[in-house]
Amino acid sequence: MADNKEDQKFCLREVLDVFKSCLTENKEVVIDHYVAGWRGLVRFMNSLGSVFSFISKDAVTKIQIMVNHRSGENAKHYATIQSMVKYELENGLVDLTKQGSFPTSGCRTLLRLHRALRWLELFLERLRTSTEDSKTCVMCADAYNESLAQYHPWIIRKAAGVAFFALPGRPTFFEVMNVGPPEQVVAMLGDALPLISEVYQVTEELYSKHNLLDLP
Ligand SMILES: CCCCCCCC/C=C\CCCCCCCC(=O)N[C@@H](COP(=O)(O)O)[C@H](O)/C=C/CCCCCCCCCCCCC
Repeated sequence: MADNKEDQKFCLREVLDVFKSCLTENKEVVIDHYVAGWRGLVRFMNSLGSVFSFISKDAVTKIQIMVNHRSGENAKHYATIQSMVKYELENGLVDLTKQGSFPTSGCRTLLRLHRALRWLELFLERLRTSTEDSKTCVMCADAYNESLAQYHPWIIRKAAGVAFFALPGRPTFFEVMNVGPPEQVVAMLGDALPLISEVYQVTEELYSKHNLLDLP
């Protein structure tokens, strides 16, 4: 039988493990793994219902842009975030101050996913420390307001807020993660979070060093 990823049962541990494998020994971030991590998360989000499809569409578009870079004629320059930044900056392939010739630059596209990774980190930390009666929609909204929201216009913030209300409660959410009983979910999040944070920090420092944190 064909190996169809869409038919496989989602397991959050496997997805977070992909993020854990993003960093090389030299602390470079491997784009293939980074993108694979996002793909897994989008699959999880899709399983939560069609109210999230406007979010997953945008994430898929950005994932696809990175996949295209990785399969184009300059693929080797897109092996890690570090090599991508060097290549695009040295060759003037990034719109630095206003949108123009390079709407699909790797630097710009990855920055959007990078900001979303901060949301993920904050959300997972809230889930990890939550109690049985904590509300996923509140945790998600708080994490969003502390991170991604500042980059989104009013209309997107409103739509995101509506979508968060459709999140299932904590018990169902933990079930869909398919990791095991709540104690195991908490332990797994405790293992995964420091590595996700490290990927975020390494990227943040790299973008900051090159003044890329506000790319239009
Ligand atoms: C147990 C925890 C598992 C959590 C699983 C979460 C799964 C999340 C999967 C994907 C997250 C979405 C990533 C969204 C990337 C957004 C990038 C972005 O900011 N795009 C905007 C700017 O792009 P440009 O216009 O500059 O090209 C774009 O305008 C955004 C449009 C869509 C709305 C984005 C709302 C983001 C909300 C993030 C929370 C997701 C909640 C999912 C809940 C499970």
